[in-house]
Amino acid sequence: MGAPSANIQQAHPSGPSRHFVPNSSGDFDTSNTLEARKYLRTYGLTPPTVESFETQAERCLAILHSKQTPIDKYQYLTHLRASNVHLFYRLLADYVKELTPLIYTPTVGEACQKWSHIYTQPEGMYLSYADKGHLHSVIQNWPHNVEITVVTDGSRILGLGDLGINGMGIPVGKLALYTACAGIRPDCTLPLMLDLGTSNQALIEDPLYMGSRRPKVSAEEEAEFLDELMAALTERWPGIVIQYEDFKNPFPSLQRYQSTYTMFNDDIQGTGAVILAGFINAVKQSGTLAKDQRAVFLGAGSAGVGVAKQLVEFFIREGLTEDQARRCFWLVDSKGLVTNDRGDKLAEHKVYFSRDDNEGKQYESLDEVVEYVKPTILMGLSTIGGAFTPKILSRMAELNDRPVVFPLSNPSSQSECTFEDAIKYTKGKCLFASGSPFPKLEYEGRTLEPGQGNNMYVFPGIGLGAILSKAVNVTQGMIYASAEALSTSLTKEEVAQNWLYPDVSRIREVSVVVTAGVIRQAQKEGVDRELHLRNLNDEELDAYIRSRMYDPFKERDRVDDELAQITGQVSKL
Ligand SMILES: NC(=O)C1=CN([C@@H]2O[C@H](COP(=O)(O)OP(=O)(O)OC[C@H]3O[C@@H](n4cnc5c(N)ncnc54)[C@H](OP(=O)(O)O)[C@@H]3O)[C@@H](O)[C@H]2O)C=CC1
Ligand SMILES: CC(=O)C(=O)O
Ligand SMILES: [Mg+2]
Repeated sequence: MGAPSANIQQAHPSGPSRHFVPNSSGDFDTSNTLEARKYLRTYGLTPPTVESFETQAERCLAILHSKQTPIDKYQYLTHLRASNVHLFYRLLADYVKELTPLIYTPTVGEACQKWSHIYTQPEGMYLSYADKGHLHSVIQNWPHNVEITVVTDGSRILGLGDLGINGMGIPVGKLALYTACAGIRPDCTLPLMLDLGTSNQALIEDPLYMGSRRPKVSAEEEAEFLDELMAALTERWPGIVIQYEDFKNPFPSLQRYQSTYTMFNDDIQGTGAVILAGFINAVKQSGTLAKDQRAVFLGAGSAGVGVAKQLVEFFIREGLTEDQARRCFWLVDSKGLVTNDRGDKLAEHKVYFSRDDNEGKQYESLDEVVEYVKPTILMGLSTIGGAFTPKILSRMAELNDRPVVFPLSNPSSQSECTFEDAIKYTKGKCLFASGSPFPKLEYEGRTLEPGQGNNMYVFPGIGLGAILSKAVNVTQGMIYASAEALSTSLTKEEVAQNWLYPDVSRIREVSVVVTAGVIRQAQKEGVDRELHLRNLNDEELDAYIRSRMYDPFKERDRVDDELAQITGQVSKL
């Protein structure tokens, strides 16, 4: 089947109605004044009362709380975003800690598993392998200017495997966080799903599956498709920032595009940065030195290797040679400890960390590796829920005063251990962060708050920093700068409570700090094109970033302002 996109454009020259386009409209916001409604020609189309934000929030929360399951809540929030985008983001701003688990991990995982069964409305763009050769014209169908896109082929959605086009929930969720956390206008974001087939036979056989029922294209075919895609995206929207997400093997495209386009891979680089930030704070608290660390990683995929490489860079900055730094890591994959003489051909991304000092002995289970290495740090990026058993956690506490235990796999069902187990079996000693949120815990008269080591702390700031500085590339230096900025963003109170990450409720503030760090590094490396930002001192840069952030609470004023300009009144903005 060929791609008929060019013909579609000709058949419908006016494009879709603006009210039915994703992310487009706050026109039916019940907080709009009567004058604004008349101006927007929506007068009479909503109930007559002009509502305060508080009243709107009260109703939304009542509806939300009446929903029984997380997926019902997810669907309600999806509907809210589609019908009143600014209200959705106002609610998210005020209740970020409560709502993030519903629009992001863990609930988004279940939403992706059920996507083709619960689908109700368009929320992004789908590009199929059959569209190859026509991507440029299909992309013209997107009705808005785009500053940032999150793109996936659905082949490794969280720790849930290949979900094909059902993975669309991930770009949608990540971009909602771009707007909520970094204030990128919702209509400037593009969730992008590549429909390149799937290796998931159950999906192919599911009558409701909405993607192509074909096996996954080959790596070479995917690379050609991506070449065309990258050119088409940047031709339509020069300066667009492109975030790669949840690809099964993302290393080749990162290598191929990182110095030619403004792009980064969130699973390799974003995760590396966020864990580095938490790790910097964990090392401070444990009172140990970089040279004394022995890190066991369960999982040697994109996230595992991305995090380990980022920590190597930190260890080098702390005074180790590269070889000394590399040797602080023992990576474990589905076959056991990654070694040179294991007898299988190692994937290219594992070679850097492959051990040559195992004296011919192989270690298959995590228990064996822990006994062999006696680690100070245990990281989980394996997708294997419960892999950090009570025995392993207890052993970590025997070996260390303050063991670092980070079960980072998502969603919660795949987490290598719960916060409760980590605290219980290390007797409250561990420094903990998980990929998905866990509830706080009462332990021996103290309230313990788990850290959330999730790339959501950095990708919004990396993206906004790249957009505002008009960076030609997202450099490794900019990624490192995002980690350093995040590690310094904790308040005195958060530091005093031994937190590794700032409170999620402050994430918009934190994103300003991360954005500033990213922009300054872009300037240092000369990859920025918005040169006037170089003349701003730190305070001015901070104010500039804030002034460029979408604020859903000011959207009503925007309409009033447009109206005021027309009627010659004084601007409210
Ligand atoms: N907290 C956060 O911010 C982030 C969390 N993640 C999470 O990390 C997890 C991994 O993601 P990613 O690295 O991209 O996925 P990959 O598929 O690239 O890597 C998974 C790794 O886990 C290994 N693995 C699988 N089964 C086992 C097993 N039984 N024992 C030991 N190792 C095993 C795989 O081994 P093999 O190589 O042999 O197949 C592979 O090395 C996901 O759950 C994801 O949600 C990812 C990004 C960010
Ligand atoms: C958080 C994230 O990016 C992941 O789990 O893949
Ligand atoms: Mg991801």
